[in-house]
Amino acid sequence: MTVLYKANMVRGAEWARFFAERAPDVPFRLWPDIGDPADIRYLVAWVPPDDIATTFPNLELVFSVGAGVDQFDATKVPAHIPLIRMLEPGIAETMVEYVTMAVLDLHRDLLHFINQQKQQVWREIRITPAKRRRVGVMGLGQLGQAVLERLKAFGFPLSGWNRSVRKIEGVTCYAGADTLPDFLAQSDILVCLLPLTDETRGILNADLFARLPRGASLVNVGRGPHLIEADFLAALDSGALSGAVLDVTEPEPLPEGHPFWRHPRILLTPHNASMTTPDTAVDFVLDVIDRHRRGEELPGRVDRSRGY
Ligand SMILES: NC(=O)C1=CN([C@@H]2O[C@H](COP(=O)(O)OP(=O)(O)OC[C@H]3O[C@@H](n4cnc5c(N)ncnc54)[C@H](OP(=O)(O)O)[C@@H]3O)[C@@H](O)[C@H]2O)C=CC1
Ligand SMILES: O=C(O)C(=O)CO
Repeated sequence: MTVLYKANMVRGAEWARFFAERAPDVPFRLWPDIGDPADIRYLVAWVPPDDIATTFPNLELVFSVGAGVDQFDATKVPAHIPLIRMLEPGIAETMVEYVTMAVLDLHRDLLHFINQQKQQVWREIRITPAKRRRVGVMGLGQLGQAVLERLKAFGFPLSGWNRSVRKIEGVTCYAGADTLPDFLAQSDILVCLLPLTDETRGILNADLFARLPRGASLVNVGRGPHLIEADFLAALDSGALSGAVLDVTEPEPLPEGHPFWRHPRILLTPHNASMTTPDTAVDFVLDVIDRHRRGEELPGRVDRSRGY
């Protein structure tokens, strides 16, 4: 019942330490030292090795080391092996910090002040009260809900848009594609926390930007391919969008000279909004392994037909 870890190696050493402390009976191996592949029952990976089905004949569970699973080629994971995404509090907490920072930056015109500072301009801007800045979150899963919960403290009118119906106290919830225009029409700051699927690829496009209030702003912490780059740059140029905070791009990293690097109305971070925390992730993985052994439902199990 050996666990194999194949992701960031610095954090891998921490995973190994927490496994040794909390489950000394569970052998833990760090890629590429896999030992006998027949021992491997559980694989924890960001991108798994290509030929897992043949290499690991006794594999029982595959974990994504992150919350997203679009980096996995699910066709390479045999259908009988559950694919589990990371549901652990560290990812949510770091995402909450990042989105709060991004929303407050956009709300308080930080990009504008950064540009003024570069030009040594000292000019105030009228402050908009939070109660008049409407924040809309796309995707009301693990992360979208955690973010909304924290944003309540600032007094922004909050709304959320999701595939299935959700009820969240203090948040106006919209469900389904038909409600997207109404949701967008009242989102002054739009946060994308959707998974990347066939349905959501390219969702941040010209039609969507045109439905936002003029001068709205965007936080994309979902995935780079959610955004149609040419539509986005055109929306910034026309004033349909006033600014954006982007943590994810396509490709990653961005090539030298890409227009996002120096755009005065884009704040860019290197896919660093949130990070799996080894301490709490190890507890999650051990809990799922226990449940699997007991034949129980598995939290975080990916529905392969939906793609997340
Ligand atoms: N930038 C970063 O550092 C990070 C980015 N991420 C990104 O955040 C994403 C979300 O993570 P997490 O909250 O854990 O995921 P969850 O699966 O918990 O939540 C996803 C939510 O999106 C909704 N959704 C899915 N498809 C659609 C659709 N077509 N229309 C409307 N709503 C839809 C789901 O609806 P339903 O309730 O009906 O299933 C669900 O509520 C990840 O997939 C990843 O891409 C994650 C971690 C870090
Ligand atoms: O957890 C995820 O899906 C991530 O994107 C981590 O950066």
